[in-house]
Amino acid sequence: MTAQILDGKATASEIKAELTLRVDRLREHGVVPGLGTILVGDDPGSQWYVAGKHRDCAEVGIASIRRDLPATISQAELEAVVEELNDDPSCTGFIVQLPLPPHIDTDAILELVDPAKDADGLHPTNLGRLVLNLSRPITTPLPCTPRGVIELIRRHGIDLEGKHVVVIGRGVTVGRAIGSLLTRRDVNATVTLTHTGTVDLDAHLRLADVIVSAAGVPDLVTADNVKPGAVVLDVGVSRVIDPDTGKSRVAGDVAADVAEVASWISPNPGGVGPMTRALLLQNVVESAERALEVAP
Ligand SMILES: Nc1nc(=O)c2c([nH]1)NC[C@@H]1CN(c3ccc(C(=O)N[C@@H](CCC(=O)O)C(=O)O)cc3)C=[N+]21
Repeated sequence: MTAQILDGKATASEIKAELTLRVDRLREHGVVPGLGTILVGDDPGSQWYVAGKHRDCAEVGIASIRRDLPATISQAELEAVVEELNDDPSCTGFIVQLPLPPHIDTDAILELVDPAKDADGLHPTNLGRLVLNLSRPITTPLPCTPRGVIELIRRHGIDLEGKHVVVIGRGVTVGRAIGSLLTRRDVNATVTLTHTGTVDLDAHLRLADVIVSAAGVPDLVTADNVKPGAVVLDVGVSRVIDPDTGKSRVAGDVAADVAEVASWISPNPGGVGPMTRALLLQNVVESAERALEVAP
């Protein structure tokens, strides 16, 4: 068996084409969605990610509001910039690019973001509402990577109903949030959340119909610990220096030999990453649509 590919690039393009039409409709109502980004310092990786998000915005017609700030900015000055975007009507969603410098209280900054403008979908209020919302329609921003994982699976015609999903990694952006989405009544999957404290990880993985690996450990998932026919998603964001090119590249959690036993596999890069970026745009568009619904 050679696994079929969960093509994140093509699926993200589909989503961006849909969003372009939704942005056009918003513009017809005089509303231009705007993504704000707050970038502190000059880390090249963060600059690259933020530039990519603004390229994505231009592709679908979302306006860009950039706040590139010095690494020496004080807590109070940064809080003032967050409040400025909270109050800026041209900004319908924004992110504070992580990580922030060590002298900044990150939690305090993230909690200051208006939950209605939380384009990451990771604000405590929005995560709390997600935990409490088992089956009602969702009216709050959703965490981009967990939603991207589910959209990628669904748009390839795979049904998650009753499937056993084993998640590796308990980080906020994926592991701690994805179970709340997968166990909603309209998804109805069963979830096991594994992590560095899990005893005999392989025994859990071998039971999985679907594996979502967000551990950041290169080649953690191999053909030996995957049930034949499983669906495997690689969300690992580790990077290594490629010995041949000397350049930094993604080193995914999933080893190449898994393609021989899995039924579907998401490549990395080219799988969940582009989906994360597309769902960020979707949060911005949905926030603008919700604001319009309540607008007089
Ligand atoms: N407030 C905040 N929100 C974020 O969403 C956020 C953040 N801070 N800080 C940094 C991480 C990183 N992140 C990625 C998104 C897409 C790709 C992505 O599209 N990667 C490409 C590969 C890119 C490459 O080749 O290096 C892919 O997977 O195909 C990667 C990483 C979002 N982040």
